[in-house]
Amino acid sequence: EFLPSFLPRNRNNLEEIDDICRNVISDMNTWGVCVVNNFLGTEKGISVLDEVLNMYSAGMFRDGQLVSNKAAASDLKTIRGDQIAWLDGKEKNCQNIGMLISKVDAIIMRANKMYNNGKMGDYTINGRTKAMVACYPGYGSHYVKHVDNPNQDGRCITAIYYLNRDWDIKQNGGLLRIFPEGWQDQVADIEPLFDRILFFWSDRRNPHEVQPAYKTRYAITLWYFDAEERNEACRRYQRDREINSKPGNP
Ligand SMILES: Cn1c(O)c(C(=O)NCC(=O)O)c(=O)c2ccccc21
Ligand SMILES: [Mn+2]
Repeated sequence: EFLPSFLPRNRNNLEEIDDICRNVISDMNTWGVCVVNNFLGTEKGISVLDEVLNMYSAGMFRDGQLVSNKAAASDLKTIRGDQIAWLDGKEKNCQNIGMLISKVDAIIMRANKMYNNGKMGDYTINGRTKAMVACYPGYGSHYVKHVDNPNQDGRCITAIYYLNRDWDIKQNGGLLRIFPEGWQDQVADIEPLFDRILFFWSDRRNPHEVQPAYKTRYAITLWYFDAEERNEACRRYQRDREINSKPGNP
């Protein structure tokens, strides 16, 4: 069973970043999953949460993309229920979210350098998506078991920062259950606790689900790109567009 790594707080920034990097590298290479608690510290964590709550009350969240559009619209509402907003972190009233993003970037880019001269796992990370701020409104909203990147779209690492204070998993649900490939029937159960950050490989190695949440559940997700896989995905996408736009193709 991998243990959430706890880090003493009294370090200067760079030392702290290095410590977290060593944790991330060793856990990602051993388990493919890494949990770091007390990532920002309570005060900074609360400043990020406050910005997310302000965004929410400003109505900036949209219903999450639908996983499958086969079922009738009404059913889908029950399947997902998550609401999302995309941020680059430079928006006004989001400077603390921006600070969080910069710290995660610093760790990923430093881990990239520290490990095997510029390769994290077998990846060379050269970019990321915007930040996806997600809210599960409670009432049993959940996310069906899925793989973030099943078909080489370029995303190699998923980073999720949780914002839920006083979260009681028994009462509130919302557990993230990962079914890591090769762990036999073992699972990784991650509680979405305040100021906790989670990293895991985004591909088929880590199918995961969000179990029904019965209290509002917030998280901020970043996906990091592997340069090669991303470039190939963009080429493939461009090729498909050209093929599909040729005359004779509907
Ligand atoms: C809202 N939400 C998600 O919560 C997760 C996800 O895996 N979350 C894990 C978690 O919150 O612990 C997703 O992977 C996801 C992907 C596309 C759109 C929305 C999405
Ligand atoms: Mn996911």
